[in-house]
Amino acid sequence: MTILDKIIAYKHKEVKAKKATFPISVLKQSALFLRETKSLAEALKTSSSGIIAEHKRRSPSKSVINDKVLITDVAQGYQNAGVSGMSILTDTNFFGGSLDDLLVARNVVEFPLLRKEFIVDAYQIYEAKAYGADAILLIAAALTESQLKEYSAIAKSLSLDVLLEVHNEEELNKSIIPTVDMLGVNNRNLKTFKVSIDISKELSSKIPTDFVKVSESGISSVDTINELKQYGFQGFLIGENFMKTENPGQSALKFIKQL
Ligand SMILES: O=P(O)(O)OC[C@@H](O)[C@@H](O)c1c[nH]c2ccccc12
Repeated sequence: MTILDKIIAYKHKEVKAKKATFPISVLKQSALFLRETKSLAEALKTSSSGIIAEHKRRSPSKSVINDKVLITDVAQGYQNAGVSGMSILTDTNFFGGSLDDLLVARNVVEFPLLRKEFIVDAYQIYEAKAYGADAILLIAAALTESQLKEYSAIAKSLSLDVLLEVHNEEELNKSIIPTVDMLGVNNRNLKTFKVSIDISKELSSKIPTDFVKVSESGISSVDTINELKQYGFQGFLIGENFMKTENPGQSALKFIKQL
């Protein structure tokens, strides 16, 4: 069993329990459910930095990254740094995050927030909206083509943008879906944790131009970003490089100043 299989199996259980306590009808009563969202895809197309900075306390590949910083400080720091959007890990069991992190960040910043989660059920998309997200992540390795179509359509019906993550050509082929806004190439193999920016370069020419291209994971230098821009990437998802420092916002600011 790969770590991805383990996470997915756990998520099914988690969602089942949550559905019993907070059905979708309850989620829809959240004031945030009516909130007008901000498009992450538009922000990437128009803003200069293109950086989607992530809040990630720990991960299965690195264990603890940072368990000292406060989500409010990180979110405000990223805002001050001029990021285009922020990704917030809401998984607790494997990444040490929570939906509360999303909610708290929503209260302090205005820019687009991506709910970073292993979505295995439409329920989690309603949850994303109820907790203040502007965009959701779908992972091609974890879902069938029909699920990708169904979930991205639900997200669009709730005015949430969709970032669909792929890691190889086979996954990309089932991901060319009109209700998807951004195609993300994960440079990290979720099964082996191996990271290589070459995956982004290889897949870039195969991504149709109507999608915003995002390169995810393992990015730690401005040179890499400049290189990826030549391959048509407009979004760059960076977690660890900022989160492993004492002051992620300050680190993002320094980084973005060099772009
Ligand atoms: O910390 P990094 O190497 O900069 O990576 C950030 C982000 O891309 C990574 O956390 C990520 C990409 N896809 C995911 C799917 C689930 C959980 C996490 C991820």
